Amino acid sequence: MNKQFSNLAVDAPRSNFLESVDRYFTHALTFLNLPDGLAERITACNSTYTVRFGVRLRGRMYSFVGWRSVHSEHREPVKGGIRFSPDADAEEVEALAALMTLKCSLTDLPFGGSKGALKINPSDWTQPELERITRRFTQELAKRGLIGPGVNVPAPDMGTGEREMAWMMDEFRRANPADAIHSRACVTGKPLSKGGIAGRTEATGRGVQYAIHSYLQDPRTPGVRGRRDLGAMDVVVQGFGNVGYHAAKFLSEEDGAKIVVVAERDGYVTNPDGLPVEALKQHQLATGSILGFEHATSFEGDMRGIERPCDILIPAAMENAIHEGNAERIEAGLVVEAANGPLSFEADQMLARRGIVVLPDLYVNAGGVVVSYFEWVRNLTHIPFGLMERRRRERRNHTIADALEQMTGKPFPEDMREGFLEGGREIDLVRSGLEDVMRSTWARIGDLLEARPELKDYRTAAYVASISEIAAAYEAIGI
Ligand SMILES: NC(=O)c1ccc[n+]([C@@H]2O[C@H](COP(=O)([O-])OP(=O)(O)OC[C@H]3O[C@@H](n4cnc5c(N)ncnc54)[C@H](O)[C@@H]3O)[C@@H](O)[C@H]2O)c1
Repeated sequence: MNKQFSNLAVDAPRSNFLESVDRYFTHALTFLNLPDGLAERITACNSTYTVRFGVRLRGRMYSFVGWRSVHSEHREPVKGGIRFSPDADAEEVEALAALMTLKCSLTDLPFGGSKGALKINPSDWTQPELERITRRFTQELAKRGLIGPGVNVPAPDMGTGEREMAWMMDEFRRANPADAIHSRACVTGKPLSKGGIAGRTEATGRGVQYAIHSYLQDPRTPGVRGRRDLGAMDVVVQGFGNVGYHAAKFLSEEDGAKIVVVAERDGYVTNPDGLPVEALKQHQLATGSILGFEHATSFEGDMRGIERPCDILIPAAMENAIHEGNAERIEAGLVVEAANGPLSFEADQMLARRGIVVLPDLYVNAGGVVVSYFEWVRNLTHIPFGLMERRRRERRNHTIADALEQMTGKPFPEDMREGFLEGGREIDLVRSGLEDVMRSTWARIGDLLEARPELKDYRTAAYVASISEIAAAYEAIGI
């Protein structure tokens, strides 16, 4: 059995994550003039289910506990990831579900918010064992109507990925043979061969990159200590899993940013000239840790990697990474919340007092749910996204080829015409769709802050924009 690791930073107080989200909510509500009772209706979590089940493994019965919380059903289905973590609890799941409601509303996706967790350390179990546990968990969720294409649609989160989503989808399908045509839409983040969509795995990291681009390219923002050239910036990343790895990869390989520190739960690695991100990932996959990487200095057991001076700090691991105990020691110009809830309410205020700009989680990490939405739509419509775009490009490119023929008076070579027709692949559409949502959502936050400077920061502006939409939806249906 593998060594047991907790997700919590060593010196972090035990999560006051739900309290922080409540306080952000309450703060934002002071800028909104909502009718009596509506604010409480929006803030409160609608329901949280605890599921307990046993699975016979290794010759004995093991008991597991998990949660699925539904924060708001003002739009259905509700949507949100499922995490596998030894530190999970009901409060954490409720806070994450509330953030999902806000995130979907902010990005104008037709979903309410939900979230789930199973209290488990995945590395304690073999793959076949994990599969049995995940399938049993899915049965428990299905029995209570907590999974289904039109009611509640999970996705990957910390400790889960496309493998777990494939198991969940398969289990749901078996239980619902009469609705097999729609059942692939019961979860998103599936492998491509099981109805997944190209670009979902890296979507959240890609969204983090687009969020940073949107911020730096907006002349209304202060940039990072007045600078806007990502190619000249030092970046520190905490958490080298799905989100942290992809964000680091795109920022370094495509934008030329230097990833100077990567921090993990067993310590951190640093290289002032920039870490080769892909090589570091291969090292982590091969050895189970980022430590000991040959192109870096390793600091084993040291959780202060995020305190190293940098231009941009990207916490991409877990909630409460920056708290009252370490906020004064953060030396970044911009903090980009790739994880959910990485700053406690107090830490957020402490950074604001020191002039450190924060891009909030409900905007920064929305890329995952945006691309999940594309996947869900495609599973329900059964139309491959590339198809129509390919037809459009074919028509356009035939027209260009015909025009060239006319201009030159020579036939356009058939093999070149074929090459010309390549493209329109799903990944291009997913990426441009995601970029469009991230940019338009940024414009929405920036416009609101410009119109209402009393909101002061991007988080409050994002909360106010989001809550206004939810309030309008509740008022339309009557609470
Ligand atoms: N996966 C998604 O699509 C998605 C979407 C939106 C938000 N998020 C959020 O992003 C965060 C990371 O999710 P993920 O999917 O990348 O998870 P993951 O499990 O793939 O990676 C998390 C990484 O963080 C590391 N970690 C855990 N505790 C740590 C600690 N105390 N210090 C440093 N590193 C630590 C883990 O070892 C792991 O490598 C979570 O807050 C999650 O809710 C994920």
